[in-house]
Amino acid sequence: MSRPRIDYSLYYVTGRSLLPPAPTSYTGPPGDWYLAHLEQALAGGVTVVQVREKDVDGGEFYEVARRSKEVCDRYNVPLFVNDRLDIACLLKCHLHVGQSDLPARLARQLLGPDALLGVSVNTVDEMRLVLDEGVADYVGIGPCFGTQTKKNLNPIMGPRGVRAILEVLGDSEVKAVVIGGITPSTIPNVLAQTPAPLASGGYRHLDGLAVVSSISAAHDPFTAATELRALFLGRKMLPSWNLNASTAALDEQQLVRNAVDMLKLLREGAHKPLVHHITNQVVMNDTANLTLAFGASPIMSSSPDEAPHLSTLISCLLLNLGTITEQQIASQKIAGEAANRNQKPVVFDPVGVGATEYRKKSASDLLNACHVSIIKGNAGEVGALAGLSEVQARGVDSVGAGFKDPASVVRTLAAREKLVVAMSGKVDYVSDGRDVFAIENGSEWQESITGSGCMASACVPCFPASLSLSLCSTAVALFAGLRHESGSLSAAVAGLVAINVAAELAAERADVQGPNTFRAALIDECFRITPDDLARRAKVKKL
Ligand SMILES: Cc1ncc(COP(=O)(O)OP(=O)(O)O)c(N)n1
Ligand SMILES: Cc1ncsc1CCOP(=O)(O)O
Repeated sequence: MSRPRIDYSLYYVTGRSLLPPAPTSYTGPPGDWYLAHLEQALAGGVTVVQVREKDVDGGEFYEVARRSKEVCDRYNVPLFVNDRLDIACLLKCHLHVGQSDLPARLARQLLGPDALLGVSVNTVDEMRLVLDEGVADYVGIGPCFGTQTKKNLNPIMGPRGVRAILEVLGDSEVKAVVIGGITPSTIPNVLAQTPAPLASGGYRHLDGLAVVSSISAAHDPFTAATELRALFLGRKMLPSWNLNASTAALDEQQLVRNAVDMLKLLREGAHKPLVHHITNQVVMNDTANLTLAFGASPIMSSSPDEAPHLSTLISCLLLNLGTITEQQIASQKIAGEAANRNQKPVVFDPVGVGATEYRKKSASDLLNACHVSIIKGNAGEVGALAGLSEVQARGVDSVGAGFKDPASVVRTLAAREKLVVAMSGKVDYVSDGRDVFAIENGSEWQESITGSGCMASACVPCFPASLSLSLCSTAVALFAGLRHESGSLSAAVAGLVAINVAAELAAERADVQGPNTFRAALIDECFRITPDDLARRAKVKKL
């Protein structure tokens, strides 16, 4: 194959209709403003250009592509044309085709040996077909998000849909760019969520970002291109998961020490970390009290209007699907996006996610809208998110004996989602995608009250919340050098150990006569539990 190897990192698909008016400083012919704008984008760092003209006839398309190629040639940047094989052949440039255009295998027959061919894909089946045919050099995967730029848009895939396609692509030579709604504010989420785990180890990443409006509608295309490319090259992901950094593995003693030290910080009470709960009506009062009992401070708000402001104030966001409504999921998405923007950890409890299609879709929409740091669920919920049917759910409860190999379930889901998974049950399992820890604390009484899983989830953000104290307290030493997901792992283990040890202490009390007295005693014990109690009783094992 004599085709060139090109840099796909910033792939600009032109959109002449979106151009802003030429500034007064532009003195060239009005018809050439598009070319001047393109040139600035190239100078800013665009690495590939595709001329996409939807409403013009062949003559005009040819002329725009010809003149665009002259500009691209000056920057040594390859030019593709969209759809039009004839124009690609005439100009000796490259071609991009969609699923409803001339089939790629036919286009390949007429394109010369030096021309690159790109194909759009929206589903894993389309991706498989592209691989089987073996004629494409890259795929344009999208639409990732909603966009005003394209009519007849295929279903929106979200970063997780893009990841499913990258999983099929695996370590093939075919390159991949993502398209649809790619902007500086969506890029961190895309980069955090799309890498797909490979069977051979490691991850399959995107090779580039494809944009239309982020450059074509920009008044300053130079700066727009510079920023987009820097975001991609810097692989500036959300802090909760940086695949390229290496963390020293934490052992169980260290995790218990972290839990003890975090509880000390909460007990010192110099700060009351603020946790924003968007949660269900059944447990709201209990989880607010429990947060207070640990020394953190809850704010219970489902308002989409205050979520962005709240995200600047909080230490952590807790999202719970328990009594989800359309309005609440919209608030959760807004709050999650804002938390990501402000680099605040998000803990997600996908209550009853396996119960209905509606909950499944809500969870998937939410996970596409924001990157969460920790998912905490029961076996039924974790199984539903992992796409497994081994453990069934009845409503919000998990039924049956649990997974045969719970450790590999949580490890695989954590590695795929690139976050920490905490699965509660008689034994709790927590994984960061590499290591798995079992927590063998707890009391049977926990099963007798409603919302005990939600209460466990509410403990977790009390502990990452204490991470935000690190700049002004003894936690500096504790957390210096720890990456965020080590923080998430520590926090998930600490939160679950704390609630389970508090449950053991409550169960031992003589005044506990039944579920209701247990519930009250549990909140009391969350208030009374000491770092020493944790240190003495914690049963954490690395598997
Ligand atoms: C890089 C890249 N990816 C996807 C597309 C979409 O192509 P298509 O599905 O053919 O839709 P139209 O662009 O023709 O509307 C693309 N153009 N570029
Ligand atoms: C051409 C195309 N194909 C899928 S989405 C899309 C448009 C992307 O435009 P924008 O970058 O403005 O969202």
